[in-house]
Amino acid sequence: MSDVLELVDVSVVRDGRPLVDQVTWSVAEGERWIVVGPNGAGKTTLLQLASTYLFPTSGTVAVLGEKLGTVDVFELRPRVGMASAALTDKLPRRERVLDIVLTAAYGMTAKWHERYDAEDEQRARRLLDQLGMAEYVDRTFGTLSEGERKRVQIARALMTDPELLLLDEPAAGLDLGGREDLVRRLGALAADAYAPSMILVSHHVEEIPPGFTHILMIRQGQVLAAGPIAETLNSRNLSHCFGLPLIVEQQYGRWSARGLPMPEAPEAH
Ligand SMILES: Nc1ncnc2c1ncn2[C@@H]1O[C@H](COP(=O)(O)OP(=O)(O)OP(=O)(O)O)[C@@H](O)[C@H]1O
Repeated sequence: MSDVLELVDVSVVRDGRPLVDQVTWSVAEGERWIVVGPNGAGKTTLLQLASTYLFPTSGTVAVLGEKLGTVDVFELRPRVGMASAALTDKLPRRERVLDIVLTAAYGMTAKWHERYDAEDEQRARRLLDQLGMAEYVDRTFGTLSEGERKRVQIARALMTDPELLLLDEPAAGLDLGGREDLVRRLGALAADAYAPSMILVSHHVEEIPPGFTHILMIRQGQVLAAGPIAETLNSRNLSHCFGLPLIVEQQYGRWSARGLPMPEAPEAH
């Protein structure tokens, strides 16, 4: 299996401070990674490197076998799908849902626009259907709920048939039902052998979709642990990552974590 992402000794330094600190990390084709860590740990910075929108201060980053700095990123970018709150905010509220997804393809195939029109539309409709949004194709993006918008953005990210899919906190801001619905759909995507390699950033182990294979834990820009979820995600590592005692459990293919109860205060006499 070839690597879709390879970071070797990568640091990103701003104002003399490392946001990502000597990170070495490989994602092989077909793997589904979750990246967890507390606020400000450097998760989004890692995704920015993987999406070619950020270059490292030192070390090397190779995306889909191409080393950043030696390749035209505009050729590489359509091969990487990305969904994040920042990107969702940039999508026009008045645009039809179907067009929000379709326009992702036009960026790539504008030259063949007429020839691919019908095929593109079919693909956009199929992806929206896969994300449970078939009935919303004619709605305007601005009228959708937060959860519906996230699902449309994932369909849009898949439109270019990327080899690597990056999801930055896709469940943030969703209620319990919305989160569970999204986790189920991402689980179905993870199980699809034709789906791209994936990296999903989250703060919560509850958001790990079934079928995800690997986890990277990051704290203060440094990797604390990385590897297959079953071997790497445990109370010890997660407590270290978030800086407080946590108990991690797995049930029905899903993960959960909770803090240890506070020690009882001694009774007053
Ligand atoms: N351009 C910048 N200049 C200086 N500091 C930055 C810059 N961009 C990000 N940071 C800082 O880098 C650190 C890592 O940020 P990053 O967004 O990667 O963390 P994160 O793990 O995604 O956090 P969160 O979970 O809160 O989204 C943070 O402390 C942030 O304030």
